[in-house]
Amino acid sequence: MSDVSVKICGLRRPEHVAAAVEAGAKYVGFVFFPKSPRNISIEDARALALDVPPGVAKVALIVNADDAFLDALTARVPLDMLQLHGAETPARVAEIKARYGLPVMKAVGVADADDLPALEAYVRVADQILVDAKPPKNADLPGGNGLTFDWRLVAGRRWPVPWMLAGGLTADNVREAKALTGAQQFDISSGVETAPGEKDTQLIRRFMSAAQSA
Ligand SMILES: O=C(O)c1ccccc1NCC(=O)[C@H](O)[C@H](O)COP(=O)(O)O
Repeated sequence: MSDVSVKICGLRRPEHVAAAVEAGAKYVGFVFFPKSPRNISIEDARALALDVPPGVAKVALIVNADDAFLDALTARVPLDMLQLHGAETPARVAEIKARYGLPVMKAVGVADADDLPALEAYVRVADQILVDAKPPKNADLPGGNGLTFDWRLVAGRRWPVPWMLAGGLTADNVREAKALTGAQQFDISSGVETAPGEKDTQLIRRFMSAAQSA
């Protein structure tokens, strides 16, 4: 039995949710960001979420969302976690956690050592941290860019809350990522796609197998 947990993010079709669940993903992610090729409507996410079995966490990825959107989202989609992937402050993270009563995972972008202190404020308020590659300055998306960062920056790091490694992971590099960082949780989106927003069942299975044997 593997000690690794995987989140497959940016799912939009039932066959890809099923492939992720069948292959052993512990988290499935739905992206609510209109500019993203992975964007999904609240009603489509509801339909997918209703078919996810217990034991697999349904995660909504949101970017600087306001309460009106979050009220609508949480009223319709049965969620297990909110992933905050924008410029939410620690105070906003705490506010969202209190208002919706759901565990919150805060994504923090890392490009160099100067980005690491920001993590410390978030581990005090979030339930989990997603350590992701920082997007390039002119990127359209704050995440899901298929870019890695220098994993040595977080080698052997421990925080008081569980953390997930993200950014440019693939079936071919997850073993090295685990060996270098000691991460036990991995989040992937582009690496299981054939084109932006187009998930692929075989790539999902291949990544799950590589992560579980890493
Ligand atoms: O995936 C998106 O389109 C997206 C849009 C807005 C904010 C975040 C987004 N994605 C984040 C992720 O899917 C992952 O958590 C992470 O960034 C890793 O993505 P990838 O490098 O593509 O594996």
